[in-house]
Amino acid sequence: METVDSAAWRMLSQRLKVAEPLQGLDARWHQVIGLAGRLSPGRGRFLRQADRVMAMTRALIPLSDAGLRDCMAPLQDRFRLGRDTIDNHLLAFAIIGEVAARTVGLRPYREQIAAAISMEAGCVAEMATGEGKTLVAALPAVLAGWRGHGCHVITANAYLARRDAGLMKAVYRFCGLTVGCVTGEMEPTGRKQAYRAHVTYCTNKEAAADFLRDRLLMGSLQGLPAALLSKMVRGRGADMSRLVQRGLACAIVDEADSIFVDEAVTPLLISGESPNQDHVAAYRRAARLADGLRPSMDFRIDRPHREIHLTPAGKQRLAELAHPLGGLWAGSRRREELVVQTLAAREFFIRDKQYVVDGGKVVIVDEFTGRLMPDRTWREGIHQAIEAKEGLDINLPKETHARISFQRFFRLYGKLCGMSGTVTEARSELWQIYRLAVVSVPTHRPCRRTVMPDRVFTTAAAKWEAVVKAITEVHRTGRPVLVGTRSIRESVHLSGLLAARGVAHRLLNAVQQDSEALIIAQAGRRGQVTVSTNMAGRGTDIRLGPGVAELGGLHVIATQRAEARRIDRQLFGRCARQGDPGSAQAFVSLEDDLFRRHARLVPMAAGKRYSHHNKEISSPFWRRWINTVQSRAERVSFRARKEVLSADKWIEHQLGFASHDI
Ligand SMILES: Nc1ncnc2c1ncn2[C@@H]1O[C@H](COP(=O)(O)OP(=O)(O)OP(=O)(O)O)[C@@H](O)[C@H]1O
Repeated sequence: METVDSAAWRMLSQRLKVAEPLQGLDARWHQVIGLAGRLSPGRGRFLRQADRVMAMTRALIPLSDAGLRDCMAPLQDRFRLGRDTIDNHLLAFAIIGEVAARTVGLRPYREQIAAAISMEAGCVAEMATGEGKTLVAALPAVLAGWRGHGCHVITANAYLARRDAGLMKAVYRFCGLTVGCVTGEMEPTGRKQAYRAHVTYCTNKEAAADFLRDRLLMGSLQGLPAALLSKMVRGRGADMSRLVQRGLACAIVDEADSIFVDEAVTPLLISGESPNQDHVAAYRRAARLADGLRPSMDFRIDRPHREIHLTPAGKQRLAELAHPLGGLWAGSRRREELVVQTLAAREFFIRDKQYVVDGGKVVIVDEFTGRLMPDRTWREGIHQAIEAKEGLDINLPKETHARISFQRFFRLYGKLCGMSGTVTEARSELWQIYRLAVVSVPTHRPCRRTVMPDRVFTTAAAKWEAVVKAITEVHRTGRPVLVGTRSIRESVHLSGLLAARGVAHRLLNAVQQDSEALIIAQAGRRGQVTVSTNMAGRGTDIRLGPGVAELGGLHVIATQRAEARRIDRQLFGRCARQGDPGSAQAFVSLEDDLFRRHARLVPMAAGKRYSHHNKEISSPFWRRWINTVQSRAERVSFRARKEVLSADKWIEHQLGFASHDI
């Protein structure tokens, strides 16, 4: 194992070789090339190589464990010395596949091997949900482990990091490697130990936060020349020993679309308490001032961009209301900022949707996973504005000490690859931002999922009525039903409707996380009805109970269309896994969030016209319109992500001039 010092030097040197996103004509040219080749380097080659691996595996089956280890030893040396070739990769995959069959009872399929080869080549493998990505990640991770520079397997949440590290531990151990897992509650010594393992499972947030904390520790020594000079002149080795990471050599990203795309909009910040008590009174005062403003006349709400704009009349009125207060309220900029935050907290942040109130505190709910995130706070005063809205004690706003966007963080890795069930729609973005090509890997068995056409309703009430009816009908046949809702509030609403009809069901939302594993384990049993927020959307393996496949398998109902097609596909992917039968359908109403935020005027007017008739309007026209609105929502989010990247570059550039005390 290498010393932390040498690792720290590698980390420093990596900072110097961040791939900058291309600009101007270069960027356009790359876009054209990428799109022309469908951004996909042909899966045929990887499948043919996988066939060679399968043939080699057959020759390994008769070997004893000791014989298998003997085959491994010379290969490990080649990887350690950096002399590995493509033939070595193929043989290594054959050996690791055999190890997996012996240790965890899973013999990789040809398609899993093809995905692993493509990832070793630096691509993102698109494998349908349930095709066994946990095992696939371990194959290139072993190769990276043998190289000895560390490998981070990035998972969507801490539960999956722990689960996957535990599942694959025996494979790594047989291959002579150690495995670590970093989770939120760990102390620096535990983290350091986990990062020193050959392969480390962690979430993107933990990896990026540890990187930022290390960067803060390094203080002024962030440039390689400065660090080397300082080491020679002052011997700053002691500081370096407190770093927890040992460089960003290789990352294998599971659920790549979620991590590279959905989460990329939120920059990661390291912050500390700000000492200014005046803030608390200011947020309360801003809430009172906001009460005096009239919607439309004094402020406009831009829902697609989640922005509040004060009108000239609103600014004037606010100035009049604030006039007697003096102090910070005398300055127009700060005054308007605080009131706009308060209004945004009221309009866009809804209790039991974006947050819950737990033990007198505002706790954020992750929109993509539906999980509670007690350690996170919204910034720019939004968290305090929500606390004021809820009448809770106001916590002091934090001061930002360091910041990085996930887009920039992942581009720091020496080698990056990933996998996902739903990444086709994000192909072009992955190419533009990360230079990652997507390879679509076929399913091992033919997919037997029936996706039925969306059912469209004028009002939310009509939609819920139809959802309950559909659940009851499928439930009567004995098939299990999984219903996905967008928020805790909706899940509770549907649960109430089902209870009123006497339909027994289980409820899975962020409020009762403890029983999650149990509820999911039972969701595929005969006659089971499970109502869930997005928590059931990713990484959950719902196995069918006895006799369920004969009835038609799991039926999934989505109660809204998400703001990206990928997220809908993730939920539908809970059924018909690994060749099982299953079906899925979405129920949509014109009053859904997606349309309120992203529909243009004409269809909304049509929605209004219909809205007093509680009825179903399913037709090809409305289905096409839904797709158009969803595409628009995807474009808005993509623009937001590009803005985060530019903001990040701007900050990096500006701080470059004063980088001594970041
Ligand atoms: N080679 C294999 N042979 C037999 N079973 C396998 C194999 N690979 C994976 N499985 C099984 O397939 C199921 C799904 O695996 P896993 O959860 O890794 O899939 P996934 O692709 O990550 O799913 P998701 O996209 O939902 O996260 C698990 O029960 C796993 O044990």
